[in-house]
Amino acid sequence: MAPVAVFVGVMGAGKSTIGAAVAAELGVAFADTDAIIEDRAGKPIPDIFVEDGEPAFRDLERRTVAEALATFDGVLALGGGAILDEDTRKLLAGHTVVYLSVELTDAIKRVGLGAGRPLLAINPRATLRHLLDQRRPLYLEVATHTVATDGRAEAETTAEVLTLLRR
Ligand SMILES: Nc1ncnc2c1ncn2[C@@H]1O[C@H](COP(=O)(O)OP(=O)(O)O)[C@@H](O)[C@H]1O
Ligand SMILES: O=C(O)C1=C[C@@H](OP(=O)(O)O)[C@@H](O)[C@H](O)C1
Ligand SMILES: [Mg+2]
Repeated sequence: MAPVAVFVGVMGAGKSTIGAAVAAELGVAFADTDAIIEDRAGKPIPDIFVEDGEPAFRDLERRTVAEALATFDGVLALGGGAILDEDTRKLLAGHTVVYLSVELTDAIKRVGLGAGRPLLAINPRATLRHLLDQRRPLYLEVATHTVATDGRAEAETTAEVLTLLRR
């Protein structure tokens, strides 16, 4: 069993939104590893970061992603930092992985003040710029498809992903 597609990309790329829209269009289930992690931890992601620390979150994330890749057959959205883990990147090999790319200007517009995203609590613009530079090569490494989302409406991005997946 394998997901129909796995969405990766930085915060604000649209993984959760576009992933759910693509799943609805395909008539398959949608799952977001961040939501699974929150369910399991019994608290929102910012609370996990503050109370347990980022390493505890990354550990939960690594295990949650590995389990979903092995057991889930719908559309799966990962959190933006999931690909930092080398084991996770290896596990993604062989899967259909859609990298939703976004540059700083649009990403900032979409995440606003970073509410709900603990890594953006301080200086969201500078942090996001750094994360984009650090992670872009990793997203490209795991991607089988890349879709640029800058300046595009959700419906356009969704349609392009569907075209790629149906090819
Ligand atoms: N072309 C687009 N593609 C993806 N998201 C878009 C687009 N245009 C606007 N958005 C908005 O950007 C936000 C992306 O947030 P989200 O899906 O949570 O991203 P992620 O899960 O990648 O952090 C949503 O509010 C969505 O409505
Ligand atoms: O980029 C990251 O390290 C993170 C991205 C978030 O998910 P989204 O990319 O869906 O916002 C969430 O997993 C957590 O706040 C950490
Ligand atoms: Mg998300």
